[in-house]
Amino acid sequence: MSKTLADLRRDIDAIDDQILDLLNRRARCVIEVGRLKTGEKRDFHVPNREREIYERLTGANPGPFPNEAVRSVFREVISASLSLESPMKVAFLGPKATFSHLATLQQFGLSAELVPLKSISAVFEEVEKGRAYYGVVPVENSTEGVVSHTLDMFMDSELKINAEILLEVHHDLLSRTGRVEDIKKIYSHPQPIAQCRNWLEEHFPGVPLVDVASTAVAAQIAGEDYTAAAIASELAATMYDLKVVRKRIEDQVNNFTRFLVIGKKMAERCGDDKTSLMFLIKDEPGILYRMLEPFAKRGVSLSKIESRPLKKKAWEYIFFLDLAGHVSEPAVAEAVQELKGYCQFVKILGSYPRAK
Ligand SMILES: O=C(O)C(=O)C[C@]1(C(=O)O)C=C[C@@H](O)C=C1
Repeated sequence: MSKTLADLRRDIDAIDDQILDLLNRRARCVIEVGRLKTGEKRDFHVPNREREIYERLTGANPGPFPNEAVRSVFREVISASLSLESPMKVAFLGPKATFSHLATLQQFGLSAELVPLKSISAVFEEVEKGRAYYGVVPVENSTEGVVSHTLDMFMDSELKINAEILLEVHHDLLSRTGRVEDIKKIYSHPQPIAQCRNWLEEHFPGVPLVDVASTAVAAQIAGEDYTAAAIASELAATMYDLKVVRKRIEDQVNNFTRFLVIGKKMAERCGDDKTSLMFLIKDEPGILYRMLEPFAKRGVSLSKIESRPLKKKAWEYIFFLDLAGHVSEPAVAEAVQELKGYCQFVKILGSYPRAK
């Protein structure tokens, strides 16, 4: 005889009791881990360990519980665990409901105390002064390029990169009524407007597009005026009580923004790491060519190279380099050592697990 609804609910209650019991057993282990780490002065947030947990569980999951849900559930389990080890304050480039907020939630979950700040330099300062444990700042977008202000901040800061976050960016059109015919103006930050231009021309020809400071400001305006629509994130719809007129209106699929988690220490090696460094080369002929040699001859692959003007001296440039590997690996350490011979200075910004 098949089970009744009441039978099934009794089964679910019994399973939930077991899950709760297991969560508390896990939490007691985590509190012990926190004590060990405090004694050994180790970092509480260990991105490579978190990645290992997600990969192990999603790789072994027989279903039908979907892998994406496994990730979300464990995101919150680990977030709560981290807060049990130490109250976790994380500063990010605000305001709330922007993509930096989404990226911070993706990395730290709902149990961390998230603090929106007005500028990238304010996020650096909050972490430097110890008022926040970590900070989250954007560093590049796959269609718009590098966030130069973030790179510039590393010139005078001793903070290290502890992790990177890759966020797939989707833009939604939001308004109070959710009705296309009410929309007389569309607000957003210039970047999302640029990224949705073709869609807007096709669906809202002639409707004025208004630049504002952030997608959150746009959402706030749309919340106050039913004839205004905002291009913003799904999170903004929830936070500003807006309806989704149309989801995912971006012209370009595969639009990612990369964020950095900054803190006082870099991450331990996980075997699939990246290292970011900055350097100032000596003014000699052929130096640009030679500075890449230490990496090429040891088979260390470079994923990015950027140059920024050195503000203190005209026509001198600082280089930012991302490479595959952890600075504790001999090939990387030797290449960096050799690079120092061609440079006025070299600074390791951090080694951290490569985001997937
Ligand atoms: O393994 C650790 O180092 C922990 O602190 C435990 C734990 C977890 O909940 O599993 C919590 C936070 C870390 O970022 C990684 C993992």
